[in-house]
Amino acid sequence: MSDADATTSTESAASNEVTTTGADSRRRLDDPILELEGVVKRFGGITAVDGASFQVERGSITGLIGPNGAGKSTTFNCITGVHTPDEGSIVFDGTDITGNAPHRVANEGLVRTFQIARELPEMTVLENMMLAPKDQLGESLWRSVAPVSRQRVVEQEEELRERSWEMLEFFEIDHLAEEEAGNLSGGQRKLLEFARALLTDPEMLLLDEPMAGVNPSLEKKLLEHVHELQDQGYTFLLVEHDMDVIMNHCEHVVVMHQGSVLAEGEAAEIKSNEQVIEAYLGGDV
Ligand SMILES: Nc1ncnc2c1ncn2[C@@H]1O[C@H](COP(=O)(O)OP(=O)(O)OP(=O)(O)O)[C@@H](O)[C@H]1O
Repeated sequence: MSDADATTSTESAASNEVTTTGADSRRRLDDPILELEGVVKRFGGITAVDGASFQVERGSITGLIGPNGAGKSTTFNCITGVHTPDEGSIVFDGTDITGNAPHRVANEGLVRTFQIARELPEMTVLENMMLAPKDQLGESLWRSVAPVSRQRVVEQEEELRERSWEMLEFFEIDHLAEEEAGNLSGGQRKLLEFARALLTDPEMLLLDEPMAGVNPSLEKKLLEHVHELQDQGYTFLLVEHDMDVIMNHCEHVVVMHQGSVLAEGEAAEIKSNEQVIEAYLGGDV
């Protein structure tokens, strides 16, 4: 049983209310939702992440940037459980998730949008949505929480279908519900990834280059959705190479360089930070 399971808690990203009793009763709304401390990840002789420490404030849109090879993706993979850090700790919402498997991390409420490759291109958009909770929470976990009665199975499918439609409507892709996912444009796929991630009702979303390959009008729409969801209480951490997106939409920016955090602060401070400018000029961005 995880620390979170051992705690009686009622929380909702939408209301941003957290009431807890038990082991982590000291957890407060103004505590950071995510804390990385001295995270190290090595691949043979390469140290991809070299003692990265930073925090993400609850309800913020935080950008993680850095030149190519700075260690951003590896850090994301450590957070979401794809990689186990060699050193350091990762605490999400008061629970130590260091080295937890991806479905356990998702189950805690920290979800990453799926890469396009993970969608099933020959299945419809709606079918892809219906698969999302099973994928993200892990098949075995899904089975373990699945009801035994046939009636309940039918009810659960119906609830999932309803929620899938709500999400598709929110992202304005409900008219594509019966379309094969493989026929969607790059931008529409991003919206589908987003909708799928939200189906599991996470507290925080990790977005890996959400604007890559997205046309300007859809980018605007995606960003509006991000802000709308932020208003509902969701927290975002995004890796994004588009500096306009980072500078105009993130309250807090963390800059990685050579595996560790070079600087962090408000976008305006980061923009004029000489070390950051130098790191970028020295890189191939
Ligand atoms: N599985 C792996 N095996 C070996 N080396 C790896 C592996 N994954 C990443 N690296 C190396 O770790 C370093 C950091 O890579 P990472 O992909 O995390 O950087 P990044 O900041 O996300 O870069 P980019 O912006 O180009 O995606 C690089 O030198 C990369 O070659």
